[in-house]
Amino acid sequence: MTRPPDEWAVVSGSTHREPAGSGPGEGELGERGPGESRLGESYLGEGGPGEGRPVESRDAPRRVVLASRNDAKLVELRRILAVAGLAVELVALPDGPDVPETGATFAENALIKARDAARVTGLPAVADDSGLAVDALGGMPGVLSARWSGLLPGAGRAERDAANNALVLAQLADVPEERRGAAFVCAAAVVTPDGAEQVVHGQMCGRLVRVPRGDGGFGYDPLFLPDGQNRTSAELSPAEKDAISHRGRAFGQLAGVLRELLAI
Ligand SMILES: O=c1nc[nH]c2c1ncn2[C@H]1C[C@H](O)[C@@H](COP(=O)(O)OP(=O)(O)OP(=O)(O)O)O1
Ligand SMILES: [Mg+2]
Repeated sequence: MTRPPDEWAVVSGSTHREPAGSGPGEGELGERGPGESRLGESYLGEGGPGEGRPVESRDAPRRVVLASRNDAKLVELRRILAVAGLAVELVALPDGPDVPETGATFAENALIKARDAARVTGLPAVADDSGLAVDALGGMPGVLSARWSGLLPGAGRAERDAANNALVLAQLADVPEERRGAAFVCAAAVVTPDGAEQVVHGQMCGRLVRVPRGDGGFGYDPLFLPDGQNRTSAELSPAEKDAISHRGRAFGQLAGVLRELLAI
């Protein structure tokens, strides 16, 4: 069985704080110059990065940056955190170079993205690294899910999703029903500007259909039949998907972590 371990359904991260300056050095996680590191100024009040909590009115929701360039994730995560009743405003990442996802695991990549966003904006940052682990492919595409077809980010997101889906379907063409198991996996990371970090995981098990169905969601959703469902995750309503999805589970837990770390 190539699925991720069961404990990923529950909190599997640990919080630790690193002394200031012990994190990745400037440039290590991206090639921003000193001027560009102030990109986040518009997100802040009078305080700047390194000066602690941005100045906000006492009752305003805390601003948290989502370290993602995937608008579909931003939409899902705003929904999930709102349902969790968390008083945060999830803001999009300012324009800038993408940090390379060089990690061997979803957790490593989520931390890479969140650390970079916290450094650039001076805000607490959350990141989602997620993907599809297919049993018949030995757990791949896994962390390579976004670039499985080889199409690079220059191609549009819809085009990349379609090419990834076509490739996985072709690879599984001869794989019989009983070996079409797969799981969506999500690592959700939070990194605060003062260096606190935590990662939690969520997963959704299911199997892959032979013909894509549905136009909701994104990515591999039209191929994925969650366990216990007769509709693909692209055919579920947004609320139905959130209730069972890897992202819904991971960020449902991360909401509790955020409450503690941000004291909200
Ligand atoms: O709920 C999902 N439904 C369908 N497909 C999904 C889902 N969740 C992740 N996926 C797929 C899409 C992409 O091929 C890869 C994520 O890759 P991943 O690097 O985490 O995201 P991304 O590059 O789209 O955006 P970003 O890194 O800027 O957050 O897994
Ligand atoms: Mg990515």
